[in-house]
Amino acid sequence: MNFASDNWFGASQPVMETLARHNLKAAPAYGADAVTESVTQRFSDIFEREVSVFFVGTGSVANALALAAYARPGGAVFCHRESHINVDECNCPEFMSSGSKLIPVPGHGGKITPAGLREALESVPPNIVHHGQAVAVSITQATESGTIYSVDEIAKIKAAASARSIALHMDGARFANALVSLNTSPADMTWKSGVDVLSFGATKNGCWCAEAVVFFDLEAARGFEYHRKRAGHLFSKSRFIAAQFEGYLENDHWLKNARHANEMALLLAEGLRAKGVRTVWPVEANEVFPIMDRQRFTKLQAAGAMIYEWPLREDAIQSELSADELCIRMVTSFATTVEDVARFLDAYGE
Ligand SMILES: Cc1ncc(COP(=O)(O)O)c(C=O)c1O
Ligand SMILES: C[C@@H](O)[C@H](N)C(=O)O
Repeated sequence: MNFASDNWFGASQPVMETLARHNLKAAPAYGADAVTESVTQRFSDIFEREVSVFFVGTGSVANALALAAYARPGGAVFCHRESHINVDECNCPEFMSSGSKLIPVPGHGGKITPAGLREALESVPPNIVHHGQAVAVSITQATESGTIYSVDEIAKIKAAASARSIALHMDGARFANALVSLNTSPADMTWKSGVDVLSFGATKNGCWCAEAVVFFDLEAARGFEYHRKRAGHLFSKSRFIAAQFEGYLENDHWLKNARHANEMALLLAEGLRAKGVRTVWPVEANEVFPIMDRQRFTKLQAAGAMIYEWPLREDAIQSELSADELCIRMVTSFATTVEDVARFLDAYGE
């Protein structure tokens, strides 16, 4: 009953088999190998246009370096108040961009709105040196609340960003989960809706350690290899990140993994709802946030359920909870089974 995080699960079999296959022989280091070249082309195929791709080892670094590519003195980056870059990356984005300031934007369910972004942008008016300069806005897709932006919502945020000539970054640590949920194309969910740079995450969806910074804005990608090298994320055996992506992207394996994870999340949510358990936000990807009383939570943990309290920061929702209620975060993955869900629902009881 492991619902702690999709970070806890290993790599899926096709990824491991591809890694093993590429381990059999030597190859040029630092990304000069044939696998890196072929997988880079694969990314251009998937996004239906030329893209610049840079492999890195973690999602945090992918986010931080993507934003660093747009950094300028006094730079301001706008993001949801509960975004991973603002809450869970230990100032990595600020550090990697030599001091860009993250400006939190409120919004329900982990999502910012165009109006919220426009209001936040007023705090950094153009051409007033004292206030710095707006450089980018970052959205998470799927969000930290397990919700997703529609293609139209992404385009409207881009319109608000373009009014101030700032870039749009997408934290796609769970990109595949959002993609299959929207049933749209990678191109429509990114550059065709105005995304300039994407943190393409694969680690949580079946890879061991594989993240990519994907630039649609090819001008911003110029010189990015120096950002990556200075951050210590140019892997000597870069071919092993490429190999993971090769196995991940082959035969739509990545999409099958994400569909399964999302289906398990829906099965879990439906089972909980049948027991009268409400969830804080709609289940649109692979995360479920049920509300339960502390006694039940403690009983489930004692029964072996790997679940944790999720700090709610949306005042409106927090105020609805009774003194004994808490919000739990439950994450499913490609490795979650129907039996895992059934065992949890059985342990939950009536
Ligand atoms: C939404 C989101 N973005 C980025 C990250 C960062 O990934 P990493 O932990 O590999 O740095 C995570 C981690 O799970 C995440 O949940
Ligand atoms: C919680 C967060 O830091 C982590 N990235 C996860 O999704 O588990």
